[in-house]
Amino acid sequence: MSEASKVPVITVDGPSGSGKGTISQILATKLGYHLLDSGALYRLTALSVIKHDIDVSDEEAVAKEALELDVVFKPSSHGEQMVLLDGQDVGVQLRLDETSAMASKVAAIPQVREALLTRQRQFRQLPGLVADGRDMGTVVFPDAEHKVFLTASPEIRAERRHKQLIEKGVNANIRHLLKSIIDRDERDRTRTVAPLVPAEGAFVVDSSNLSIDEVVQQILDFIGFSEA
Ligand SMILES: Nc1ncnc2c1ncn2[C@@H]1O[C@H](COP(=O)(O)OP(=O)(O)OP(=O)(O)O)[C@@H](O)[C@H]1O
Ligand SMILES: Nc1ccn([C@H]2C[C@H](O)[C@@H](COP(=O)(O)O)O2)c(=O)n1
Repeated sequence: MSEASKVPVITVDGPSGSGKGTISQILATKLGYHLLDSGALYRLTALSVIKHDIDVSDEEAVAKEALELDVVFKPSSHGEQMVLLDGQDVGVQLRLDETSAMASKVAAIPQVREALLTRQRQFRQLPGLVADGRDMGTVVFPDAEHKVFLTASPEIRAERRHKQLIEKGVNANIRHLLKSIIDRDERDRTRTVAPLVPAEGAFVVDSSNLSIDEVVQQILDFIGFSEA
């Protein structure tokens, strides 16, 4: 057994807006584990491609951007995670619809997924890791101790995303968001490399009618964690 494989990992996969990021953050805090937001790495690659005006059909050039990402994750003075790309805070840009659409395209390129693999596995450090994404349980950490697949209806996810963007002061149209969620789901599910599917044995949670606390509790029960 390698040193890395002794580090416990909980994978949380699922479609966009199902609550993976929110739930993973709470789980990581409760368990005292590290957190990997793998979607951020695809979004950062997308931003880098847009920023450097790279043609997304040039797969080698896109993979090079992924490999050479100059990124720093650090806590802000408000306790939230700040993301710096080439030294610039890109927290708001990361969530723009243009970035989401490009992220879905770059994520379908096999060389990009390969380029981000090592970077993702480097997050596996003691005392443990909560890894959030699409292929955490199937490809990146297939030996994870516990695997969760979180989902919710596209309509509920569009509503949640709309609320989230409005709260951040970003103008958003709910019908456009719903269409882009449906399109992205289709691309993520049907791509040939690492498609979005529940890992074998994953605990599937549909959060459409569950509060954040209820989802967290279901997962804590599944992994057998009880708060003192
Ligand atoms: N069970 C829930 N009930 C109500 N709102 C929720 C629930 N889960 C998440 N949310 C809200 O939905 C929004 C989207 O959640 P979040 O960003 O965690 O999703 P995600 O799956 O990580 O999305 P993405 O894959 O695009 O990063 C957030 O505003 C979050 O607070
Ligand atoms: N492990 C991952 C993580 C993300 N993606 C894709 C899916 C989305 O199209 C895009 C952005 O992800 P999000 O921030 O919305 O979770 O990246 C992936 O293919 N694999």
